[in-house]
Amino acid sequence: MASEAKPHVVDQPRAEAAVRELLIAIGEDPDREGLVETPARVARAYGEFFAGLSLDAGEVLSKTFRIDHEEMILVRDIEVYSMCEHHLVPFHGVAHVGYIPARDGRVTGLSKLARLVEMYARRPQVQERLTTQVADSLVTHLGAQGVMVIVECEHLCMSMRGIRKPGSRTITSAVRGQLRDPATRAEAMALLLGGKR
Ligand SMILES: Nc1nc2c(ncn2[C@@H]2O[C@H](COP(=O)(O)OP(=O)(O)OP(=O)(O)O)[C@@H](O)[C@H]2O)c(=O)[nH]1
Ligand SMILES: [Zn+2]
Repeated sequence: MASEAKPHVVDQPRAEAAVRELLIAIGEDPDREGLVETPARVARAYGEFFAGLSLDAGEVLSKTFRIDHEEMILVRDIEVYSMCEHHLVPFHGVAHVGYIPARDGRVTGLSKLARLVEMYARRPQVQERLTTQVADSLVTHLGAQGVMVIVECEHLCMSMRGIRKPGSRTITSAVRGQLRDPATRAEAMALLLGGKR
Protein backbone atom coordinates (compact mmCIF):
# COMPACT_ATOMS: atom_id res chain seq x y z
CA MET A 1 0.00 0.00 0.00
CA ALA A 2 1.27 3.45 -0.84
CA SER A 3 0.34 5.04 2.47
CA GLU A 4 2.81 5.77 5.28
CA ALA A 5 0.60 5.83 8.38
CA LYS A 6 2.55 6.97 11.44
CA PRO A 7 2.50 4.43 14.26
CA HIS A 8 -0.13 5.28 16.82
CA VAL A 9 1.22 5.34 20.36
CA VAL A 10 -0.10 2.17 21.98
CA ASP A 11 0.76 0.94 25.44
CA GLN A 12 3.43 -1.39 24.08
CA PRO A 13 4.14 -3.48 27.22
CA ARG A 14 0.42 -3.97 27.79
CA ALA A 15 -0.23 -4.98 24.20
CA GLU A 16 2.72 -7.36 24.27
CA ALA A 17 1.50 -8.97 27.49
CA ALA A 18 -1.98 -9.38 25.97
CA VAL A 19 -0.62 -11.06 22.83
CA ARG A 20 1.51 -13.36 24.94
CA GLU A 21 -1.61 -14.33 26.92
CA LEU A 22 -3.51 -14.96 23.68
CA LEU A 23 -0.76 -17.28 22.44
CA ILE A 24 -0.96 -19.21 25.69
CA ALA A 25 -4.76 -19.29 25.46
CA ILE A 26 -4.65 -20.95 22.03
CA GLY A 27 -2.27 -23.59 23.38
CA GLU A 28 0.93 -22.22 21.90
CA ASP A 29 4.30 -21.79 23.58
CA PRO A 30 5.12 -18.06 23.41
CA ASP A 31 8.74 -18.86 24.27
CA ARG A 32 9.41 -21.10 21.30
CA GLU A 33 11.85 -19.68 18.81
CA GLY A 34 9.41 -18.52 16.14
CA LEU A 35 7.12 -16.76 18.61
CA VAL A 36 9.57 -15.03 20.95
CA GLU A 37 9.39 -11.71 19.13
CA THR A 38 5.75 -12.04 18.07
CA PRO A 39 4.13 -10.10 20.94
CA ALA A 40 6.36 -7.09 20.24
CA ARG A 41 5.74 -7.35 16.49
CA VAL A 42 1.99 -7.56 16.93
CA ALA A 43 1.99 -4.62 19.34
CA ARG A 44 3.86 -2.55 16.74
CA ALA A 45 1.50 -3.70 13.98
CA TYR A 46 -1.50 -2.67 16.10
CA GLY A 47 0.06 0.74 16.37
CA GLU A 48 -0.21 0.96 12.59
CA PHE A 49 -3.64 -0.63 12.27
CA PHE A 50 -5.07 1.87 14.74
CA ALA A 51 -3.00 4.92 13.89
CA GLY A 52 -6.17 6.75 12.90
CA LEU A 53 -7.27 6.96 16.53
CA SER A 54 -4.80 9.74 17.15
CA LEU A 55 -5.57 11.74 14.01
CA ASP A 56 -8.16 14.41 13.49
CA ALA A 57 -10.23 15.19 10.38
CA GLY A 58 -9.93 18.94 11.00
CA GLU A 59 -6.17 18.64 10.71
CA VAL A 60 -6.29 16.45 7.61
CA LEU A 61 -8.55 18.99 5.91
CA SER A 62 -6.93 22.12 7.34
CA LYS A 63 -5.12 23.10 4.13
CA THR A 64 -7.39 24.29 1.35
CA PHE A 65 -6.97 26.00 -1.99
CA ARG A 66 -9.29 28.44 -3.68
CA ILE A 67 -9.49 27.40 -7.30
CA ASP A 68 -13.05 28.52 -7.96
CA HIS A 69 -14.24 25.08 -8.88
CA GLU A 70 -17.83 24.57 -7.90
CA GLU A 71 -18.41 21.31 -9.72
CA MET A 72 -18.00 17.77 -8.53
CA ILE A 73 -14.58 16.34 -7.63
CA LEU A 74 -14.42 12.60 -7.33
CA VAL A 75 -11.56 10.30 -6.36
CA ARG A 76 -12.31 6.71 -7.18
CA ASP A 77 -10.80 3.41 -6.04
CA ILE A 78 -9.09 4.54 -2.84
CA GLU A 79 -7.75 1.38 -1.27
CA VAL A 80 -9.21 0.60 2.16
CA TYR A 81 -7.76 -1.63 4.87
CA SER A 82 -9.70 -1.52 8.10
CA MET A 83 -10.33 -3.71 11.14
CA CYS A 84 -13.78 -5.02 11.92
CA GLU A 85 -14.49 -3.95 15.47
CA HIS A 86 -16.47 -7.11 16.18
CA HIS A 87 -13.76 -9.65 15.42
CA LEU A 88 -10.61 -7.56 15.02
CA VAL A 89 -9.93 -9.06 11.62
CA PRO A 90 -9.54 -6.98 8.47
CA PHE A 91 -12.05 -5.81 5.96
CA HIS A 92 -10.64 -4.43 2.75
CA GLY A 93 -11.73 -2.99 -0.54
CA VAL A 94 -12.14 0.44 -2.07
CA ALA A 95 -13.75 3.78 -1.32
CA HIS A 96 -14.98 6.37 -3.79
CA VAL A 97 -15.23 9.91 -2.45
CA GLY A 98 -16.91 12.72 -4.35
CA TYR A 99 -17.84 16.21 -3.25
CA ILE A 100 -19.09 19.54 -4.50
CA PRO A 101 -16.93 22.28 -2.94
CA ALA A 102 -18.20 25.09 -0.74
CA ARG A 103 -19.66 28.17 -2.44
CA ASP A 104 -16.39 30.05 -2.03
CA GLY A 105 -14.70 27.48 -4.30
CA ARG A 106 -12.37 26.16 -1.60
CA VAL A 107 -11.11 22.66 -2.30
CA THR A 108 -8.75 20.33 -0.49
CA GLY A 109 -5.80 18.48 -2.00
CA LEU A 110 -6.83 15.23 -3.68
CA SER A 111 -4.53 13.19 -1.43
CA LYS A 112 -6.40 14.51 1.59
CA LEU A 113 -9.50 12.58 0.52
CA ALA A 114 -7.45 9.40 0.64
CA ARG A 115 -5.91 10.48 3.95
CA LEU A 116 -9.39 10.98 5.36
CA VAL A 117 -10.43 7.48 4.34
CA GLU A 118 -7.19 6.14 5.80
CA MET A 119 -7.67 8.00 9.07
CA TYR A 120 -11.13 6.57 9.68
CA ALA A 121 -10.18 3.11 8.39
CA ARG A 122 -7.28 2.80 10.82
CA ARG A 123 -9.55 2.39 13.81
CA PRO A 124 -11.73 -0.42 15.13
CA GLN A 125 -14.55 0.07 12.64
CA VAL A 126 -17.78 -1.00 11.02
CA GLN A 127 -18.15 -0.17 7.35
CA GLU A 128 -21.25 1.96 7.80
CA ARG A 129 -19.54 4.24 10.32
CA LEU A 130 -16.43 4.56 8.16
CA THR A 131 -18.63 5.67 5.25
CA THR A 132 -20.62 8.15 7.34
CA GLN A 133 -17.59 9.66 9.06
CA VAL A 134 -15.84 10.40 5.77
CA ALA A 135 -18.98 12.05 4.38
CA ASP A 136 -19.75 14.09 7.48
CA SER A 137 -16.20 15.37 7.88
CA LEU A 138 -16.25 16.81 4.35
CA VAL A 139 -19.41 18.72 5.20
CA THR A 140 -18.16 19.84 8.62
CA HIS A 141 -14.56 20.77 7.85
CA LEU A 142 -14.69 21.72 4.17
CA GLY A 143 -18.21 23.10 3.94
CA ALA A 144 -18.86 20.81 0.96
CA GLN A 145 -22.22 21.56 -0.66
CA GLY A 146 -22.65 17.92 -1.55
CA VAL A 147 -20.88 14.66 -0.71
CA MET A 148 -21.12 11.10 -1.93
CA VAL A 149 -19.06 8.32 -0.36
CA ILE A 150 -19.30 4.72 -1.51
CA VAL A 151 -17.33 1.96 0.18
CA GLU A 152 -17.11 -1.58 -1.16
CA CYS A 153 -15.33 -4.16 0.99
CA GLU A 154 -14.86 -7.83 1.67
CA HIS A 155 -14.99 -8.68 5.37
CA LEU A 156 -12.60 -11.44 6.37
CA CYS A 157 -14.85 -12.18 9.35
CA MET A 158 -17.33 -13.42 6.73
CA SER A 159 -14.70 -15.11 4.54
CA MET A 160 -12.31 -16.97 6.79
CA ARG A 161 -14.62 -17.74 9.72
CA GLY A 162 -18.31 -17.81 10.64
CA ILE A 163 -20.48 -18.01 7.54
CA ARG A 164 -17.34 -18.48 5.35
CA LYS A 165 -18.47 -16.75 2.19
CA PRO A 166 -15.31 -15.49 0.49
CA GLY A 167 -15.93 -13.06 -2.32
CA SER A 168 -19.08 -11.47 -0.96
CA ARG A 169 -18.77 -7.71 -0.95
CA THR A 170 -20.60 -5.18 1.18
CA ILE A 171 -21.47 -1.82 -0.34
CA THR A 172 -22.33 1.19 1.80
CA SER A 173 -23.04 4.75 0.79
CA ALA A 174 -23.49 8.12 2.42
CA VAL A 175 -24.91 11.02 0.43
CA ARG A 176 -25.16 14.57 1.72
CA GLY A 177 -26.48 17.93 0.51
CA GLN A 178 -26.74 18.64 -3.21
CA LEU A 179 -25.76 15.11 -4.11
CA ARG A 180 -29.10 13.97 -2.79
CA ASP A 181 -30.62 15.64 -5.83
CA PRO A 182 -31.46 12.86 -8.33
CA ALA A 183 -29.82 14.52 -11.36
CA THR A 184 -26.57 15.38 -9.51
CA ARG A 185 -26.51 11.96 -7.94
CA ALA A 186 -26.94 10.33 -11.37
CA GLU A 187 -24.00 12.38 -12.69
CA ALA A 188 -21.86 11.20 -9.76
CA MET A 189 -22.84 7.59 -10.32
CA ALA A 190 -22.03 7.87 -14.04
CA LEU A 191 -18.57 9.26 -13.19
CA LEU A 192 -18.11 6.50 -10.66
CA LEU A 193 -19.11 3.67 -12.90
CA GLY A 194 -17.60 5.07 -16.09
CA GLY A 195 -14.53 3.11 -17.14
CA LYS A 196 -15.02 0.60 -14.40
CA ARG A 197 -13.69 -2.82 -15.15
N1 LIG B 1 -23.29 -3.93 10.04
C1 LIG B 1 -22.04 -4.43 10.06
N2 LIG B 1 -21.84 -5.64 10.54
C2 LIG B 1 -20.58 -6.11 10.54
C3 LIG B 1 -19.49 -5.40 10.07
N3 LIG B 1 -18.38 -6.17 10.21
C4 LIG B 1 -18.80 -7.33 10.75
N4 LIG B 1 -20.14 -7.31 10.95
C5 LIG B 1 -21.07 -8.29 11.48
O1 LIG B 1 -21.14 -8.20 12.86
C6 LIG B 1 -21.93 -9.28 13.28
C7 LIG B 1 -21.57 -9.72 14.67
O2 LIG B 1 -22.52 -10.67 14.98
P1 LIG B 1 -22.53 -11.58 16.28
O3 LIG B 1 -23.68 -12.53 16.16
O4 LIG B 1 -22.45 -10.70 17.50
O5 LIG B 1 -21.12 -12.32 16.18
P2 LIG B 1 -20.77 -13.75 15.56
O6 LIG B 1 -21.42 -14.84 16.35
O7 LIG B 1 -19.29 -13.82 15.45
O8 LIG B 1 -21.45 -13.65 14.13
P3 LIG B 1 -21.18 -14.47 12.79
O9 LIG B 1 -20.20 -13.67 11.98
O10 LIG B 1 -22.52 -14.54 12.10
O11 LIG B 1 -20.63 -15.82 13.14
C8 LIG B 1 -21.75 -10.35 12.21
O12 LIG B 1 -23.00 -10.53 11.57
C9 LIG B 1 -20.74 -9.72 11.23
O13 LIG B 1 -20.96 -10.10 9.89
C10 LIG B 1 -19.73 -4.10 9.56
O14 LIG B 1 -18.84 -3.38 9.14
N5 LIG B 1 -21.02 -3.66 9.58
ZN1 LIG C 1 -16.17 -9.01 11.85
